[in-house]
Amino acid sequence: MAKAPTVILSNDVKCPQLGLGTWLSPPGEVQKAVKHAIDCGYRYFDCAMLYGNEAEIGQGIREKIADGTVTRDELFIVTKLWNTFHERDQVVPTCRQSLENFGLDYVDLYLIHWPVAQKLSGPFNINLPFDNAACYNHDFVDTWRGMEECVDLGIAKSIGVSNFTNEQLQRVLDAARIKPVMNQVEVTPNLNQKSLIKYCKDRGVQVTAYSPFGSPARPWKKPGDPDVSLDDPKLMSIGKKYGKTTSQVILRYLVELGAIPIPKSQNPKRIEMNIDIFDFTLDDEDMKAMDSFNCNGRAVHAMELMGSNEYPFKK
Ligand SMILES: NC(=O)C1=CN([C@@H]2O[C@H](COP(=O)(O)OP(=O)(O)OC[C@H]3O[C@@H](n4cnc5c(N)ncnc54)[C@H](OP(=O)(O)O)[C@@H]3O)[C@@H](O)[C@H]2O)C=CC1
Ligand SMILES: O=C1CO[C@H](CO)[C@@H](O)[C@@H]1O
Repeated sequence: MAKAPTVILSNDVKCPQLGLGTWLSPPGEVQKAVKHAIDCGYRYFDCAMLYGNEAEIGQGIREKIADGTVTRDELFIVTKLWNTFHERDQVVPTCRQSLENFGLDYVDLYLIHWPVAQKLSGPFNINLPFDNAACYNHDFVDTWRGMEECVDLGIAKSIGVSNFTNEQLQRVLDAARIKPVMNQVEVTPNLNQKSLIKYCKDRGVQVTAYSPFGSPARPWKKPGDPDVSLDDPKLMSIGKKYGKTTSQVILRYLVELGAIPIPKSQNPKRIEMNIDIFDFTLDDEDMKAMDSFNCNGRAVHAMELMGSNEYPFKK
């Protein structure tokens, strides 16, 4: 299977146009998923300290480097700084901890996971990350100084943000010595983020589209949520026209919007299917049909962060 094409980020670094998500990819499965994905042409891996699986992902990556399938410089490994490590002097040690988990010397991109800082009031529980943690006021520009130190030290090739509004991103851009190259946000047909993508693009910031299928396995899913439906008749008829599945149509739509989708899968067939989207384009009529799904239907709310002044999804 062919590799995803690349885009050039504002710091001249090449970034693949599709990656593998790894949240909820469990121990015992994620290593196989990563290795299979590398065999299928994936080069971008989206990770986070929060997901609790960096060690196993790193093992899969190192095995594929050792067997000669890929070299380290062909890969684009992304991980994220969790909310409880926003103090400037915590950033470099936390990045180093992720590297130790992976067994790697550097990450290609290090992201501030949320614009909200939290303080632990008890032990950190990776499975219930918002437990024992309270939001507090902390300027993420201070956190950004620590992110810049990661680049200075060569432990992160590029730095960026996740779940930042345009205004929050602008505050970082205005203060930055080293500019953010990425904002990772939810982008789906139900939440197509056209204005955020344009705002970022105009400022040289690439958008990564998380939860491209609306995160169907999210633990907080409730009946009545505005879910993305892979069985939607409109989607199915577009898929039929191109000989593609509805999931492939969605991923292609996100690429056409200018975003980099990072679908999570631990299923070999779906891992293969999700990267097989670079041999077709959606015409104007189908792009319009895809646009018609947009309904501000967000899947990831992080309600636990609502009390913060920096909560990004205020109405
Ligand atoms: N920065 C942030 O705050 C966030 C980042 N993320 C990142 O984005 C990634 C993707 O988002 P995520 O929330 O996991 O959800 P996705 O929208 O990627 O959906 C993943 C789910 O869809 C299933 N699936 C995958 N491919 C297909 C397919 N072709 N057809 C049908 N079902 C499919 C998967 O099951 P199966 O594995 O069985 O195939 C899994 O249950 C995360 O894994 C994480 O890396 C996500 C949320 C927040
Ligand atoms: O990446 C993510 C996955 O899930 C978390 C919740 O447990 C989110 O907060 C986070 O943004």
